[in-house]
Amino acid sequence: MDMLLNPLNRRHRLRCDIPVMPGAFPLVGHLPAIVCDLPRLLQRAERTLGSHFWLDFGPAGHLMTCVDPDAFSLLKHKDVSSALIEEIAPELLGGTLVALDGGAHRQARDAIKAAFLPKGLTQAGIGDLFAPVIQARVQAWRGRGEVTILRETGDLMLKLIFSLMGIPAQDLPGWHRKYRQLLQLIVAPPVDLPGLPLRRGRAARDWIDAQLRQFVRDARAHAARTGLINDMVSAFDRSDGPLSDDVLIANIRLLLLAGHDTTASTMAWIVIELARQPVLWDALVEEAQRVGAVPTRHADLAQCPVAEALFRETLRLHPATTLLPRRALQDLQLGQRRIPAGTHLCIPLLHFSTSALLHEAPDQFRLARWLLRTEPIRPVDMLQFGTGPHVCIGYHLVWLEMVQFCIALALTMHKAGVRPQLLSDVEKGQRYYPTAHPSMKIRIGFS
Ligand code: HEM
Repeated sequence: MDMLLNPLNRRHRLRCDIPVMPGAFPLVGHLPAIVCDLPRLLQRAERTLGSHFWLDFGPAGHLMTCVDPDAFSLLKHKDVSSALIEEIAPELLGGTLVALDGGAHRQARDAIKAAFLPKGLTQAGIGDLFAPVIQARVQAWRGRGEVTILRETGDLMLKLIFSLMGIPAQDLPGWHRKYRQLLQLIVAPPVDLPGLPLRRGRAARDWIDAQLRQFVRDARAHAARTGLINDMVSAFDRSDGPLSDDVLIANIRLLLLAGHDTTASTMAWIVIELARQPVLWDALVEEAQRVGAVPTRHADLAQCPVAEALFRETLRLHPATTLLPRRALQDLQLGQRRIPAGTHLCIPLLHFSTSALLHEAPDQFRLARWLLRTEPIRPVDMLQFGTGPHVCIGYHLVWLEMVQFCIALALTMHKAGVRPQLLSDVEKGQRYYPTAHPSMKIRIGFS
């Protein structure tokens, strides 16, 4: 099937001397191809237009996209702003640190980040909290013999992120419902009428914020709530200068959002890769048997190099965050081009993650890339988490939960004498934006 581009839009145009990719539709621009076929769209644009081109993101307007690896370092550039993210998704991301710059960003981030570093995660006992939840879920998969994988990993990740927040188990169904309604804000048309996604999404956001506000009050009153919220509240309260509770609430909500779809997608891809490459499964089972139990502390992760390599290589080939929007605050030099101040930029992480300029045999799944390396992980090796001031806060948490998951899966299934089997066509139904994920329909058997 050819790409979802508008055959009536073939004219080659320039904006600020940079070519515009043909094929945009009215209102939605290139979004259909960005959502369904981003790798091919980027390749075609590079082949036909060169390293710099405009893509049309429909309601979010045109973003100048650069596939030259130099564009990655824009994420560290002092004259590049993240405020565009708030303009693209005001209802969901307004006031959160992902959309802040400079001092305001640093202050909000400093108040959160310690809880997500290995020490903070270990002190809060996050590994011990997660291990039984993950084990119970893979045990249930074993019992059922067959699962729709993305639905399952989505559910599991929601449970983990809620337990991280200290949300009591009996409240989970209500949260689940509100969270799904909140997600409608990502695609809601700007029409605020009863029953429509925007009205429902806003109501869900207000409900979630009210609950989070209560958690914050409880934490301040030293109520016996576990989870990271206590640590975050006390770090916020200790921070220099005024940080309002609204900022705190918006950022706790951000954690719910940022830590869910991305990890669910990565976990689903790990299972798919294990199912379609028996040698990977064999290597993982061997490691799981050697370690014998699901690790719970960061210090233990070094015992699981195969699981770690599996997580890194899966994310390299299937990065969950594919594109990052930014705005140039000053004129910038990018490769051979001068980019005027005010330009909206798109940094295509997906392209770099699978670029031959950065990786040998980039399309091949190779655990050896990670197992045989002697040097430490560099920013470019974890570019799927961004870089610079906004680099993902959840990196160590993801690493921990993915390794825990791999080991739990291998131990449980091997004990039962079964292995994952792919029951669907992986190539169909993949999505690349706003978060990338495999098809919702992919089924995995355990036999
Ligand atoms: C595989 C899983 C994940 C991937 C691929 C991922 C990717 C990213 C990327 C690319 C960014 C940079 C955004 C930018 O520069 O505009 C980011 C930021 C962020 N991530 Fe993650 N993420 C993942 C999981 C998580 C988890 C589990 C959490 C927390 C529970 C989390 C929390 C955040 C936060 C709070 C930010 C904003 C940081 C800031 O703006 O300073 N992420 N993530």
